[in-house]
Amino acid sequence: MRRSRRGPVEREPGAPSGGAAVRHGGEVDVDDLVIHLDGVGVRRGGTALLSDVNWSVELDERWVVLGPNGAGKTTLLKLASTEMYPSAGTVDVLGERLGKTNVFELRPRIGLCSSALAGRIPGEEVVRDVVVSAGYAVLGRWREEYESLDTDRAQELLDLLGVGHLADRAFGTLSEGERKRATIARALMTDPELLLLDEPAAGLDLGGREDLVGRLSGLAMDPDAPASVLVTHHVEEIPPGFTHGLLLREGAVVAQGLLDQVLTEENLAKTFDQDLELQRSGERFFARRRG
Ligand SMILES: Nc1ncnc2c1ncn2[C@@H]1O[C@H](COP(=O)(O)OP(=O)(O)OP(=O)(O)O)[C@@H](O)[C@H]1O
Repeated sequence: MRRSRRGPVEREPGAPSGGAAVRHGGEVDVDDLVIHLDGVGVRRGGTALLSDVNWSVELDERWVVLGPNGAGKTTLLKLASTEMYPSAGTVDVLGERLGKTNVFELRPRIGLCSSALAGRIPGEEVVRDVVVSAGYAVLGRWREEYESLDTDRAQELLDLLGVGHLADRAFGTLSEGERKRATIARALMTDPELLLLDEPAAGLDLGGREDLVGRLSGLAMDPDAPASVLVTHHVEEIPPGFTHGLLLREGAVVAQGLLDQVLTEENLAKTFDQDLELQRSGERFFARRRG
């Protein structure tokens, strides 16, 4: 995988990668952040979907966004993928401010994998074309011939996700898990600087989930992989190698920062409104209701 287009950011000496300040001569440089939300609120019809969210993602970070149904996770991803504008505050993505930039130029730099996007892919579309067409910012095949460089790259990504043998199949004939992996390959096709994964393991059986978690872990540990944000309801779905966590509840941030510090029983209880027991085995997390 190619290295991100931007170089490494400079941290203050000794400072952990906490998702907060990137400093150049003492100043926070928003341009060096992959995502930067400042005082962000989103309102729809009198309802607050997000309230006063402050959040920064740096180049080398892999974030998990965790929260119950309706917490605002997808809304957060819609801001990061430039599909939605904030009602309050500012959103900067890849150094560009939403509302002041051409999002159509920004979107090819962002890889998005979501069930909403997968649902728009025509069932008859050949899997390899589903992936390769991302390079042309279209969902279906629109040219008779793609460049062999592009089809080779698409095959390479399908292989990476373990579905290379399905490249010639129609997308509609794939299982849920196979579709997930093919759409992640599509999200990576443009060599994005930011990868957004909305519930990639939802609907997968145990084996499919474990396989996907392993592949996402490989991606997370690849220093050349893009900054990533993965949305999930389940701590079991956090791939090893993810570095940071943002816990959301009712549109507000419960906690955020380094995963090891954020993922605590106390924070999970606040997030899910349950008395939860959290266990860790190696780099994997498991949670269940206490008692
Ligand atoms: N256009 C809208 N008008 C009013 N409410 C909305 C609108 N869009 C979303 N909501 C509400 O905002 C809240 C947050 O939605 P969002 O999809 O971001 O949550 P989520 O954390 O992704 O949930 P889930 O885990 O169930 O996918 C939900 O309660 C949802 O019903």
